[in-house]
Amino acid sequence: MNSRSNTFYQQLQSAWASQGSMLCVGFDPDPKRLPPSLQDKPEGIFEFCREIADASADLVCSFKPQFAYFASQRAEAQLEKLIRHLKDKYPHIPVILDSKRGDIGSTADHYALEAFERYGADAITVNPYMGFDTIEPYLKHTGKGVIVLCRTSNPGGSDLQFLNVSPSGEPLYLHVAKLAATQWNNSGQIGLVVGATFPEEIAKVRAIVGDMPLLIPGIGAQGGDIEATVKAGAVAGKPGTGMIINSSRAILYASSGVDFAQAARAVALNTRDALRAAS
Ligand SMILES: O=c1ccn([C@@H]2O[C@H](COP(=O)(O)O)[C@@H](O)[C@H]2O)c(=O)[nH]1
Repeated sequence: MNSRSNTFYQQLQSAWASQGSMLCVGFDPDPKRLPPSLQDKPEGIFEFCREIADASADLVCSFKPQFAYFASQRAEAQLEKLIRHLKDKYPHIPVILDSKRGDIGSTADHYALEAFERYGADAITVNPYMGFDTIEPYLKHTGKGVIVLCRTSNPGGSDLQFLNVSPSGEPLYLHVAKLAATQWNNSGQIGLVVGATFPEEIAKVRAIVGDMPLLIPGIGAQGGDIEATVKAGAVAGKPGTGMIINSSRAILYASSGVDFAQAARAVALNTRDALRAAS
């Protein structure tokens, strides 16, 4: 049975409808690119992200902190504080922790606890390379979203994801999409990552997975085409849903001056409107 009530999936449905947006603002706080006034502050990373979140919260369906940017700076406490701030102030906006975990089940149990209990995220990104038993531990956290890498936005993604894995010549990424749709999603918790840099592949994945949520990075700094992305990922008969379209650096670093949050808002607003116009 596919039970999706009061879940990440349902939070997303509400956010798509109430916010009228498929934009996800990603938090990739690079210390070298923070405004000078925040670079040496003890909680500069938190303050930078919080100000941009507060300036853009009415424009998004989701927020996506990228774990590595916090961990590399020994800023896990600031990540915890940021997610707590987001959940307290914007409980209607789901938070996706982008950490692309993937390990044997006993270790995955702990990655799941870290994401959902320590950080309080609503969803996590995971790597399917080690198979379903490494994804299952996250699914035990009822209602949490588990977003599986399928067709990533980077050029090297083709090295493995385009390999033919069946006599009919099916590439690996479509095999992952089929497994996700037919075997892994009994609880309605699964979503897929598909890059905006490859709209043709987004359309092929959408044809397999129905209305499954797609997390789509690659617009903005990576140059993905917004209109082609939105057309390719559309869910039949449901415009404005089905996609969580992420932009990080183009929004975060719109200005390095004191106006950084307002400049981030301006780019987020343009991006939200471009996504709407393409729907
Ligand atoms: O295929 C993927 C999967 C994840 N990402 C992540 O999304 C953001 C993209 O940042 P931009 O600055 O908007 O390019 C980043 O956190 C990546 O780790 C991805 O780009 N591609």
